[in-house]
Amino acid sequence: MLRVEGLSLQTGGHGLVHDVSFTVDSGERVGLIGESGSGKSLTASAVLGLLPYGVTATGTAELGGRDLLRAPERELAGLRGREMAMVFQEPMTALNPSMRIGNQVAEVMRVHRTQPDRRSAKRAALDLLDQVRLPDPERIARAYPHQLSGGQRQRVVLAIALANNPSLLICDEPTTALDVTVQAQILDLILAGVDGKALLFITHDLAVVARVCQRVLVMLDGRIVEEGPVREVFLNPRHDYTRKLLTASDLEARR
Ligand SMILES: Nc1ncnc2c1ncn2[C@@H]1O[C@H](COP(=O)(O)OP(=O)(O)OP(=O)(O)O)[C@@H](O)[C@H]1O
Repeated sequence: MLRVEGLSLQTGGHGLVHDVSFTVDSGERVGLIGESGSGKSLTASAVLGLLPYGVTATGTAELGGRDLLRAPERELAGLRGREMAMVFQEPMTALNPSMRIGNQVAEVMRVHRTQPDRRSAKRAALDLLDQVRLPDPERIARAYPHQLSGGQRQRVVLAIALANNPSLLICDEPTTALDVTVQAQILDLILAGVDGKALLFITHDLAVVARVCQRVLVMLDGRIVEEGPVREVFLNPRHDYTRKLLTASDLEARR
């Protein structure tokens, strides 16, 4: 379980995120919404131990009881890719441009020693590429990232994220750069892949939250201003800002 309590982030005496608390249980899918600059990505970075230089954290962030804010980088690096994995908006930044896809998927299992040897890691990589519905996994495994479409690259990133069966998956706008039909396919794959794990899903798209998440957190100016079950919050928003977000989205029209 992910537990964040009283998390504040600051840079140069200036507060960016203020006293944020939430939990994501195993098997729970939680959305984090709010306008650009409200602190969503920084909150996720704090959890992953990937805060930008100069940004410091106070409070608590724990995964399965392990302290994520004070752990040494060596320990965090061991957790990232194994216990917690992430999918960001732009798959190209997550992939190594000069390494074949199959080797990249196999490497994440070899680094964390979740496969006994090179050959079984290679076989597991092909299975994963198949699981994220990439056609002809053997051909894809031999390809380099630039030889794939954006949607295919994001499938590869998802395969890498799921490779070590992490207990927490963090997605930050994972489908924003993709066209609508591909978006729907990737969301279905995330839903299938995250079964039983904790999911923190950052997006500005309320329709995506309605489709993917059970619970939603609404962030404004570095604070969580509203939270609850998606249906409750979307049908009966209590905070003005949530109401505004709902009016600005076309979700109303789809209800
Ligand atoms: N490296 C940094 N140094 C200083 N301030 C930063 C840094 N990164 C982000 N910020 C500031 O922190 C605030 C929150 O940024 P964050 O990226 O978390 O927003 P966000 O809600 O994820 O926005 P978006 O939806 O556009 O990704 C913003 O005001 C941003 O300018």
